[in-house]
Amino acid sequence: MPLPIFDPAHYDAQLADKLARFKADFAPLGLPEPQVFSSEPLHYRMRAEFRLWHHGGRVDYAMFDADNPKQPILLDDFPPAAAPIARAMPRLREALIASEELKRRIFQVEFLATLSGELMVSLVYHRKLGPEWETAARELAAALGAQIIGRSRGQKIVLERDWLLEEFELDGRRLRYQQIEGSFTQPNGEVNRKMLGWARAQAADAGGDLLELYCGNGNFTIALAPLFGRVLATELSKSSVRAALYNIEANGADNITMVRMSSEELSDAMAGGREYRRMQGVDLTGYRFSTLFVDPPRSGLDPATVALAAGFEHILYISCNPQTLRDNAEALAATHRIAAAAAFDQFPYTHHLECGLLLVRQR
Ligand SMILES: C[S@@+](CC[C@H](N)C(=O)[O-])C[C@H]1O[C@@H](n2cnc3c(N)ncnc32)[C@H](O)[C@@H]1O
Repeated sequence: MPLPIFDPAHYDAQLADKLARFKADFAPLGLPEPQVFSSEPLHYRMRAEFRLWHHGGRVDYAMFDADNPKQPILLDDFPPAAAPIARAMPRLREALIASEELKRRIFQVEFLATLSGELMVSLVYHRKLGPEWETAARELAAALGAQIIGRSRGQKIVLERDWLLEEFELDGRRLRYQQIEGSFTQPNGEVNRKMLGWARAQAADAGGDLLELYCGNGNFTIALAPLFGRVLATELSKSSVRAALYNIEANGADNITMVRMSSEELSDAMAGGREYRRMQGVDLTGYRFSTLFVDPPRSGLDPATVALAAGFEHILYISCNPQTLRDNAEALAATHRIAAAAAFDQFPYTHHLECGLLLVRQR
């Protein structure tokens, strides 16, 4: 697939096309008119990853077109990058060119930024990193005002911390989120806030308790928790669970129980399957679940999780893949109707669209 062209002049038309496709694909399922949440046309991406291309004594940021994978496309800048990344990119390139220690055998850089203005830069090498690298990296960290991580095979050097603190306002609350290097975080910060706001609006009158699968670092969990009596949140990745526990504490959320479990295991436990040691102390029968919240990977929900979902009054489903969302909504059509829909443009200038559905059990 060729690299996208980031031209704000085409933004509205491209979003309209994606929306038309979404509506057409879901029309047979009785899709209500979706609420549409657009992105900033530039500087919307909180994560960016580039190869570094060495030539003639300098290094440049490079991307590759899958149709011509041997030919690097050198980048002066990257218009989608969030402001902290966009500001750091030219300064990092100059610092790499000026320092043999930082430049030698580096092949990749990964940026992570927050709406709160923090920045993390992971430098990835084809060589072992020693104390000289660390000294040079400390100077770089001070110059960029960033957290710097050095990586090579079997090695990870963290100068200060390997996480950022995201902070923003949502519906009158100030929310705080630890985001750990290498763990999942939503790529488009402002659109993520809009997703959280939409999810809260859909859940406002649900009452009862919430079961959440695929909760990541607690992005939705923390935002939704005050609307429910109790919340049981589950996630597979160890580092995301660590961040979620931090975030529960940092936000003073006292009604959330967090368990590291795959959706398949949780569905099995809920269906009365085998006993899980990680569920010790969690009395599943004590919950009064009104709502299931899911935000799965692109593959969507597995059959056991679809079967679990069918027993819920409300299913709030955020998806980065309309195809698997459609398959899952179709599988639930016998028990649930689509009561509300939303389109979130997390990925401008690509054909990808993030979608939200509220499914409500048919009477
Ligand atoms: C699209 S992300 C959403 C994370 C979170 N809701 C957020 O907004 O940041 C999907 C999450 O599902 C987790 N995951 C992937 N496969 C899983 C599985 N089989 N069971 C449970 N969690 C899984 C990933 O680690 C990731 O955190």
